[in-house]
Amino acid sequence: MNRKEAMTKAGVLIEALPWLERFHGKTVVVKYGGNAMTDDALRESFASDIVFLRLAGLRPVVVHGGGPQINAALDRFGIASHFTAGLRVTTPEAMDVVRMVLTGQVNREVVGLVNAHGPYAVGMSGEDAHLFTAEKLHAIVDGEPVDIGQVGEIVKVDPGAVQSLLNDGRIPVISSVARGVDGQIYNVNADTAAAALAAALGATKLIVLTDVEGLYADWPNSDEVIRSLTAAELEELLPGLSSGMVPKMGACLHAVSNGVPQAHVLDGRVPHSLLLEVFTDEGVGTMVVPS
Ligand SMILES: Nc1ncnc2c1ncn2[C@@H]1O[C@H](COP(=O)(O)OP(=O)(O)O)[C@@H](O)[C@H]1O
Ligand SMILES: CC(=O)N[C@@H](CCC(=O)OP(=O)(O)O)C(=O)O
Repeated sequence: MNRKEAMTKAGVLIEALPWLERFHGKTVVVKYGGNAMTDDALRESFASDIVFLRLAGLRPVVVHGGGPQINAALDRFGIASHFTAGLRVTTPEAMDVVRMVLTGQVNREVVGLVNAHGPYAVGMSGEDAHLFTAEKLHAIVDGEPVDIGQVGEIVKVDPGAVQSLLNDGRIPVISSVARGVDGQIYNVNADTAAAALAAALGATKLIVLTDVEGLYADWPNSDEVIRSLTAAELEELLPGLSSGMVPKMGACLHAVSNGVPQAHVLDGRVPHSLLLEVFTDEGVGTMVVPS
């Protein structure tokens, strides 16, 4: 290595020191979106970033989605996919597929990728140990409630099992299926589930990985990304947002309004964006902070 290269590398390493100091022992909830997990190399770099966070002394928790994977499975069963206000219209037969894909397929894949590095990941469904308790949620369209089937709103989080795993040095990997008090199971948007868990755990950060650079100021007309905004500013923008950004930004708002100091939306298509966000001075993507 020549002197210039050495200085650059040393600069990167030492820039991480204040962030290592600040986040040591802190819990970070990472939402891994289905759209950010379609490429093999990216899936592996995501898993190594999560293990990096753990070995750097943080307590990462993964909540994963799997929307595109559910769409593909429904398609194979000849069931059409419909979304209302960014949420899947979930019939009882679609719910069986959602549970099978999220808990039986995607969860196992994420656990396997992390565990290629060592005995860290333990997979859970939100149904396990009363982690997520949900009630039926109606979507709101033009101010009116619309029935979207077995879609749930989390009304209670019991993070005990997740805390036990963290205290044991494990990396909990969680699917967003919830148990209802009425004996049903519910399909919960994974961004919403991650935010509820971040608040319940008293997490230091919620990080949402997706397939865009962050929140675009004027989507789809411009690719200018909003770097940082307060909860109050986000509350004003929320009614004008569309598709998947509705639950995503709603989740960030919920997190920062319930004790999480920072929520971030990052581009999961950029390798190691998670490390850049946590360990560099500039950060990346969109950051939401309390007002
Ligand atoms: N203002 C906006 N800024 C960025 N993306 C937006 C915006 N409004 C809508 N979108 C759409 O939301 C999508 C992200 O949501 P979603 O597909 O649910 O992602 P994920 O699977 O990662 O949860 C983007 O790919 C984009 O098409
Ligand atoms: C109610 C609802 O919409 N649930 C989502 C759960 C998965 C998810 O959120 O996946 P992404 O993060 O990949 O979008 C769904 O059925 O697609």
